[in-house]
Amino acid sequence: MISKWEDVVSVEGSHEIDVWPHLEQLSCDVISRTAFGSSYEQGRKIFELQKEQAQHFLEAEQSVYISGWRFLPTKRNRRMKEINKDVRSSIRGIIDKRLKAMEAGDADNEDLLGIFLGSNFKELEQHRNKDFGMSIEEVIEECKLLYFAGTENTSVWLLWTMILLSRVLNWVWFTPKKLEKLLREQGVKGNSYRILYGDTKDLSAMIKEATSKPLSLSDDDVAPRMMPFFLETIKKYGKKSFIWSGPKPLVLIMDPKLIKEVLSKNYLYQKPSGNPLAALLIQGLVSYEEDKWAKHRKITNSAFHLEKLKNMLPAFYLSCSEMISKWEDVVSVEGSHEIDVWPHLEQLSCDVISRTAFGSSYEQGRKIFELQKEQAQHFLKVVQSVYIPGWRFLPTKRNRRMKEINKDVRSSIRGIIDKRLKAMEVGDADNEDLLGILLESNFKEIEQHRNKDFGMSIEEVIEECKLFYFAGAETTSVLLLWTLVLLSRYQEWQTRAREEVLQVFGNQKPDFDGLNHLKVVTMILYESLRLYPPGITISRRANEDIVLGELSLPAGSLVSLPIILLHHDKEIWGEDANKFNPERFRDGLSSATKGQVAYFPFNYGPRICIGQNFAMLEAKMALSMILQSFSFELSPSYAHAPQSIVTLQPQYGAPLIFHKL
Ligand code: HEM
Repeated sequence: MISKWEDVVSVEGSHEIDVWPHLEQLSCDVISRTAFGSSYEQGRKIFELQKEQAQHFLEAEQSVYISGWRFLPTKRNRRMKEINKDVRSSIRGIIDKRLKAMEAGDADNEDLLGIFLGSNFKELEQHRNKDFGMSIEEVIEECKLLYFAGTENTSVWLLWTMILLSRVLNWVWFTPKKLEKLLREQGVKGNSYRILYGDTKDLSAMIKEATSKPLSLSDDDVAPRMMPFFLETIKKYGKKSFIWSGPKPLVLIMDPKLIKEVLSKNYLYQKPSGNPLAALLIQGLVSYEEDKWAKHRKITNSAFHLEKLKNMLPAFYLSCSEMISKWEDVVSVEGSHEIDVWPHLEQLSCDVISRTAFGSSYEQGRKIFELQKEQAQHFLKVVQSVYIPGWRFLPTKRNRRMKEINKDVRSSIRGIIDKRLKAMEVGDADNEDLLGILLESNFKEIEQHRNKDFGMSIEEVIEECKLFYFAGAETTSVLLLWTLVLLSRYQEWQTRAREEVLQVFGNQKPDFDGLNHLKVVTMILYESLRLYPPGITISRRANEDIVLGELSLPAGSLVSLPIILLHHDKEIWGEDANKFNPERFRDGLSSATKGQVAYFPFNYGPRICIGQNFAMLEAKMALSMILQSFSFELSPSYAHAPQSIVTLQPQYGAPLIFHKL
């Protein structure tokens, strides 16, 4: 077979071959040779006949079964019987020849038929009884079976093995090399491809090294700690570069114009498909594309309108009060006290989501959050290990726990929803929370179009509720965390912020209008999000062949928009890019960025964070209430060590010293 292939391939160095007939021929030849030794030419003919027989059989199977039909002298029935006769007589011919040769001691019995007959004779001899051996008829049937089971199965198996192998080879070698060539031809530079792992080993080693010790306290140049490999790549190859995320090149996009283009065309640049286990952690709006995304975005949008957020303010206030009163308890004893604010802020934003999402059921909501947090930890362990397709179906301890958590979270949310739906039916529901608004706006969509397809199923509502926890809790807690750390270091800004808060609210409860008019606090939050964006990067996958600036990329190409690198880029922000200077936002966002998409902590374009106003309002409320009650500074035990675990978290917590005002 291979010499035939060599003949055609060697002419031009490569050649297309439909391997299927060759593989069929190969396994037929192998069976003919190994079964019938020197009679293999005759064996081949048997194979041809058996193949035809299989086709007739298949056709007969596909038609309606009528009992007794096989006895009718139809064309097919006659041909099948004829083939059966021919095959049997051919095999019988081979066997007779072999038996004669055996009698004359002239047989080479190394083939299957010889071994078969030999062992049959032994059985008969040993038991001196014909019943212990096979009749010649039975030997013939076994030989027929060898063809049927041995040829077709082997060639199918070989074919799939070849297809699988070529897919694996394409995935780990040919496609990456093709893409590498394409990128280099367009002047995009990067390391040479290393099989399967690409740059991933270097990338994780560099992050490990960078996060092995804390930064100096005054260092806000955190990008080299978070994305050392990306920076190294840019240093080595310039901004027009790529890195290997395993066998896939990730093209860096650092030009604000191109970032704008990628983020504006959300049907063209979609989310890269990740580990399927991620679906246990997050689905909902953030993971959908195209029509499904548009439908969910429309329904969910209504829950985040400013006037709806206004109604959520009491929930924000209640959660902040609970946290602050705990702090007051410990601080008031001696007038000052060290508190690691990280767990408190995590609890705060979880409470806020529980209250605003589920209203009176917020205690139940809290339990959901605990489970979601555990789920996120399992998920992180999964993504840190090499991805093996199908692994998620194995009943490993972690897989079982992840499925169990998913079941528990879903059934808890379903319980809350069922209760709410019943209350809505009897007109007894307070629908000011996210769940209520979501359900109402869902019903409206369905009613308006008189079609269920325009709304969401209960399963989908459950996914959106799960997503609120994931997208809304940790992100807002890290925003507050880095803001408190920065204000501890930059006391003059803490004083300015407090002055503003006291001027607007005095010691009263912060209200909606007042929060929306806080200028210094907003500038501080923007600057904190610039230096410490909760999500450090966004990546997208081209849904079709694309032209992006000077680049032409095939469908499936990955682009990386490294938020944190753009937020610290001196070409955009000037020489003080790595310094905390909220003043740069004095005249608003577009003035600070000169209208460029170089600042996008909440993303940009149609898929901009749906909860950004929610998060900013919560952060302003919490910050105002903290500033009204305390002054704070870094504890001597504070170590400045941001690390990216989905969000930009403090590696060693954030112990601050609080003084009662
Ligand atoms: C400081 C706080 C927050 C930050 C920095 C933040 C950041 C982001 C970013 C960068 C994205 C885009 C992700 C991507 O497309 O790859 C996003 C999307 C999203 N965020 Fe936020 N987020 C925050 C708070 C919240 C809150 C409080 C909620 C809800 C309660 C929320 C809900 C969502 C949802 C549902 C999406 C998906 C939107 C879509 O795909 O259409 N986020 N967020």
